[in-house]
Amino acid sequence: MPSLALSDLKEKKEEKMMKKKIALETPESERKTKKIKEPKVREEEDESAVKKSKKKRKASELQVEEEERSETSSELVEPVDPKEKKKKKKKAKVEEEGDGDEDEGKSEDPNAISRFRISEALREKLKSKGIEALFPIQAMTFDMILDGTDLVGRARTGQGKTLAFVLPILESLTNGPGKSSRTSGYGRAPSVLVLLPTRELAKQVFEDFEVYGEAVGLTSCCLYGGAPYHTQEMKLKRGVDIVVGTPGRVKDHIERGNIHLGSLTFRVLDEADEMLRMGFVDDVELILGKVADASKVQTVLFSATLPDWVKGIASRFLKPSKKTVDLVGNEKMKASTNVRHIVLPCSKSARSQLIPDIIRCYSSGGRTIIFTETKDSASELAGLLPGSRALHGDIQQAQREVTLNGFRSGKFMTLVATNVAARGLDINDVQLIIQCEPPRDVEAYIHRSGRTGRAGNTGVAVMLYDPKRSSISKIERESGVKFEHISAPQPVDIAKSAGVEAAKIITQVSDSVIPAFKDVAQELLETSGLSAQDLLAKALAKAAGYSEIKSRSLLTSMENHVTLLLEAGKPIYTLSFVFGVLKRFLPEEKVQSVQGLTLTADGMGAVFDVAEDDVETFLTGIFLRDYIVAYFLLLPCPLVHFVVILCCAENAANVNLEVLKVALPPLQQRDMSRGRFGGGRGGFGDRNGGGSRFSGGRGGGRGGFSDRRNGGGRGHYNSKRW
Ligand SMILES: Nc1ncnc2c1ncn2[C@@H]1O[C@H](COP(=O)(O)OP(=O)(O)OP(=O)(O)O)[C@@H](O)[C@H]1O
Repeated sequence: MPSLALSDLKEKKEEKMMKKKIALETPESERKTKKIKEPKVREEEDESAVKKSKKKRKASELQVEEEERSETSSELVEPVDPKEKKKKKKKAKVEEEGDGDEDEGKSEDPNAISRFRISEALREKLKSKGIEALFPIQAMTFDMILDGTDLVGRARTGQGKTLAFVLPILESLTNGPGKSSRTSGYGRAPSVLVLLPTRELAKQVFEDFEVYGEAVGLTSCCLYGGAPYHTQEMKLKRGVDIVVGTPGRVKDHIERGNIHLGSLTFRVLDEADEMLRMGFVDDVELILGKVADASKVQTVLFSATLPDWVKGIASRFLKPSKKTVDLVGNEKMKASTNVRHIVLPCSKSARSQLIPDIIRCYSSGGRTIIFTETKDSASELAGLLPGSRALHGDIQQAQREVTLNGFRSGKFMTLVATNVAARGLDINDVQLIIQCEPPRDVEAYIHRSGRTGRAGNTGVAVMLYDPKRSSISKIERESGVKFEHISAPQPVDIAKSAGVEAAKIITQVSDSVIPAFKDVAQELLETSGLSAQDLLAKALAKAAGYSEIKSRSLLTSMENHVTLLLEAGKPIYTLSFVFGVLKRFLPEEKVQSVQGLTLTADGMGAVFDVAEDDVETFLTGIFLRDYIVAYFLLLPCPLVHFVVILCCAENAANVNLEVLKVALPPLQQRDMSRGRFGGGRGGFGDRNGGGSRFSGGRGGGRGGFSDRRNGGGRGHYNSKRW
């Protein structure tokens, strides 16, 4: 669990620069057999890459078949008919050869855009955006959607689900089955309705429809709350082909009579689970129910997470003949496989000091999104982190847009957001995600961490947790992520790297400054009592912005705190036992001051933080207190005195206290769902009942650690939170 050395970070950064987008998602099962550790470099379109690509597609098809087997309802999934596919490929190849503008390597890519029924205009647009081949979810669903099938699509975050519906819908309306039912002319009613859970996401998807729709002569508009009605009304009045929006505002326009959905050809529910979780189910049902004849409308639903309850609801909106393409399926790992998933212990009070160092170590100079649980904490944290801005539901829509545009364009590099930014947002060069505490459901973890590592790029997701209060085991279990445990980056390591940078800067300073500073330098050397090297070190520190270096504990990441490990020479079952031991040796106020007391996973010890100034008191107290008490009380009786010394020595021998400097041992996890510690040995009950710190709170059962926020099943949109 080491904190990352900064030289490693540099190498990693350079390595990262070398990596390009991979063309295809690699299913976990395949990676295991092929031992592919790094994402594939896209340019590598040599023969072996083509073979890999074919294999990948096959693996994806297999997953669809697997899904089919596991379905019990009519929600059947049909694998792509290989013969049919071959025919189409052949046809595409002929067309492509006719074009003569493809090089040989690209023409062999089974997912090359030329192999799909994508019109020239769209192809050109895709190429201008650097898209030469479809991603697996796009390749697997393209024909189904174009040919009129209702579809549920699922792929991990950042795998291109948006274009998976944008492209076939545009093709259908211009060259496919949707063309005949499309209305035209001034004031035409929309043919496509796309619903999304958040305003920012609606705008983003709208922009894709606008860019690609323009290439084939289709117009779009975006309906979302917080923006003036008038502009949206004008657009609807003129007539549009595609409407993208959030359920609330779309419903408002329906009620105002601005929009008629009777002649829809397509309905899309993007991030469907979130929309329904947010409590929009009635609005969604009302909106979807506005079509004149549901049997003539094609409905598609996409998300990276599809909890079972969503699948149930989906069958109300989609035809019984619908198909499901699930590229996650039964795979254990549900979150992005391009992301390094890290957890780091940190108390709430240490967050704002720790986060800048995490950014320095893990952002590779790119953008960072920090997620908080509430709007207040997003604003508060943004206020504490220089160069960051907040984004949440209490901020005026116009300001939300300014903030997001500023972040996208690189005006500032750190965004502190609530879950409004968790879903779907696709922002270039987001290298790092920091979650200030474990989110309340696994879906939130998957989507938040998925804001990085998109389209084949890699990224890092760091989740902070307070070992005393929060649990990561539920998220680990449900997401399939095997978290990498690290300790907080140590200020001294960060200072060393800053020193290297400062040294570089100093060597670049012109020699012309030397005469002006030489005399003072000489005087300093003679009077300071320090060597030239030490003096220069101080000067470098100052140049790097340091006047002191604080220590940081491994357990709670608090500055000027140190982590201690206590072992009693026998298994420790409860925190109260540890407090009991400490109370025997130390004054009450010192015992009260310990932070983050947590048992180790092997059950043989406990770790806790104490103020740096108290370390000596703790280390010596273990032996001295009993001895001193005995000395004064029992002075008149030398024999008893001798026996007590022996006892003290025995205590000191059994209770061992040591300072942890490098790494934490594995710790027992608080399992919120079970209301107790769990861990290496199957979990030990904690009789302290969840009091925030030891304060005589023994005696069990003060509600344990059950997570009240999780208590309400699925939960609903809570405007107070984000
Ligand atoms: N075929 C492709 N080739 C290269 N890049 C692509 C391709 N398809 C999509 N992309 C890019 O991949 C990125 C992620 O796409 P998108 O936002 O649709 O992902 P997603 O699967 O919807 O993710 P999320 O689940 O987080 O919403 C976008 O920047 C998009 O432009």
